[in-house]
Amino acid sequence: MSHPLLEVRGLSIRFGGLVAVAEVDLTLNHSEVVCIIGPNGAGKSTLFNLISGIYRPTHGSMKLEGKDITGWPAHRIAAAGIARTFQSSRLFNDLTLLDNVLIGMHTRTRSGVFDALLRPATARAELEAAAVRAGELLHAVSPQLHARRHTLAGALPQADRRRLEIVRALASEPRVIMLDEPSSGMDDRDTDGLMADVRRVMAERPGLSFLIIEHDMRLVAALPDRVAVIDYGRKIADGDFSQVRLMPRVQEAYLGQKAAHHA
Ligand SMILES: Nc1ncnc2c1ncn2[C@@H]1O[C@H](COP(=O)(O)OP(=O)(O)OP(=O)(O)O)[C@@H](O)[C@H]1O
Repeated sequence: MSHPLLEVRGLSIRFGGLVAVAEVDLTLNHSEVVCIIGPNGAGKSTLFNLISGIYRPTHGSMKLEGKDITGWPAHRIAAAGIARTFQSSRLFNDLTLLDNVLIGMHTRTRSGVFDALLRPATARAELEAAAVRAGELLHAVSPQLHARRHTLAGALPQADRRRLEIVRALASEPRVIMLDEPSSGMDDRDTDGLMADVRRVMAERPGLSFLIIEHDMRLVAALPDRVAVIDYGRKIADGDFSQVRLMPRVQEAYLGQKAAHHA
């Protein structure tokens, strides 16, 4: 029997008296895009931090293709095939685009510091091969980014920074990519470009799946196969967006947020 790509069961974390994520079940299948939506402070980023191993769950389990990864540290979860981006950019501004992608490959390159000292020729050959792969990856996602591969990441506009972060996540050859609000700060044109990038990347990599936290309902309506709604740490709905958006609980969660904003 084949396992789902990612299977989260009863995932919970408590910070003192606050249960930030409460008994969340979530399944991500192969070649699937799932959006996580919910009001501000609902627990979406905390759920990402749990899945990527930044936080250790108080309860619950996580499986990647049937293998139990509960409680694994972040570096081991990344090496197992779960890559992510953050709400705020984590690019190295003083490095070139190509070097930023190369850094994303570190979980897949074998040479370490000792190889560089003891077997410099082997380490150099591996680095050169990785640089070629990084260039190819940049080109595959965006010929425009590839044309600028030797410029510093700090010079990129916001939309290109987000694209570069996706390329960097891809460099680790992941099975799951988690994007935390990838369209934030983008206009409609850039968001359309982002959706096209995700679709293209998925078409080129059978089996790869995306888990995306989003607030832009235009993207949420158009891109994912499924939408999971989080409110007060709990999952209150999971399914097709056209159905989920009509559910009274979901509407109440968003209306509650609007009321709070207008208070
Ligand atoms: N390390 C922490 N210690 C204590 N409380 C935390 C911690 N991280 C998150 N929280 C709390 O957990 C709750 C969920 O926060 P989280 O950032 O996950 O929400 P979110 O759904 O991602 O919100 P947004 O859409 O605004 O980014 C909030 O009440 C937040 O203050």
